[in-house]
Amino acid sequence: MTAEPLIRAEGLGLSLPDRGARAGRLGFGAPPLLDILQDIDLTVGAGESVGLVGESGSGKTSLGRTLMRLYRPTAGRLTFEDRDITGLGEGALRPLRADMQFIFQDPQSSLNPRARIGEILSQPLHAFGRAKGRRDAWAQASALLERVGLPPSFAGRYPHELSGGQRQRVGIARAIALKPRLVVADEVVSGLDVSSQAQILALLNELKRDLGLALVFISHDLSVVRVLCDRVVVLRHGRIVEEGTCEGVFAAPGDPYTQELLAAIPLPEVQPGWIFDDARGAADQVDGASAGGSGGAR
Ligand SMILES: Nc1ncnc2c1ncn2[C@@H]1O[C@H](COP(=O)(O)OP(=O)(O)OP(=O)(O)O)[C@@H](O)[C@H]1O
Repeated sequence: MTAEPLIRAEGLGLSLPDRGARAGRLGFGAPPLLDILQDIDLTVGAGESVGLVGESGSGKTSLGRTLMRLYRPTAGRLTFEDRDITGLGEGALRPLRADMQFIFQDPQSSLNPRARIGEILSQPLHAFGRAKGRRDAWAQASALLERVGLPPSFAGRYPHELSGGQRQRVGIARAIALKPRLVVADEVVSGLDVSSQAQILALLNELKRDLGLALVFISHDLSVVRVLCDRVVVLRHGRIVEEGTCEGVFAAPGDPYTQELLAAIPLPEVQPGWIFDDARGAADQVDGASAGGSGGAR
């Protein structure tokens, strides 16, 4: 890693109450704790993209949420730009929240169905004092829509009026509204068809490059990580079993578990070349948007 460290986890651990034990418990007392993450050492540099991979239940989402301090670590240390944020309370974290954004797998459930897209995008701008009134927020929302390859007129629409790929673009627009330094994207292309997947990956790649974002990209799909990320971190049972550049790990996986994961990759549906497409141009063609741009999905 050559970039300035943006977020750094050292010996990070997370234990959470066992949900199953809590549900089935008859007696009193606290439910037993489960070790979800253990001994995580991970640094993500400014502008760097790191893929978190591993099978279901390996701890990818928990690690993403802990890096964003949506969970408080129960062991180790977490620093953001050299500031220790391990134990900060919500009040102290609030100014940092603008710098760290999460993109969810399912934009359908993360976008308020009763709000117009313009209102959804205006909300964080108002909450963080980044808009001079409603008109300015709406103008910024329209610009954000264009930035992610959607027509500004979509500001007046409701989430259910958009396709899955278009909703995910709105999720991305909301995540970049506050010009964050770090974005954690959790399985953001999982529910999409292959051409929408390729376009969303191309858009993320373009935003990463243009905005200098650090990206933590969570995916169970190694072929997707391979096209988007600089580095890959392999999780198993809440521990890192392998880490390295995508090039190095994919060419010569050192850990037997990584070898197994790689052997299980189907023939790639997302081609590495797709990432170099003009993301907005590609959006015009498949999402039915008409925001301008001249590229095309292959
Ligand atoms: N809030 C919670 N309370 C208790 N246990 C949890 C909680 N969240 C996750 N877990 C457990 O932690 C482990 C890791 O879950 P996590 O969702 O982080 O894995 P994942 O790799 O993201 O899985 P998937 O790919 O299925 O989303 C699982 O065993 C899960 O049941």
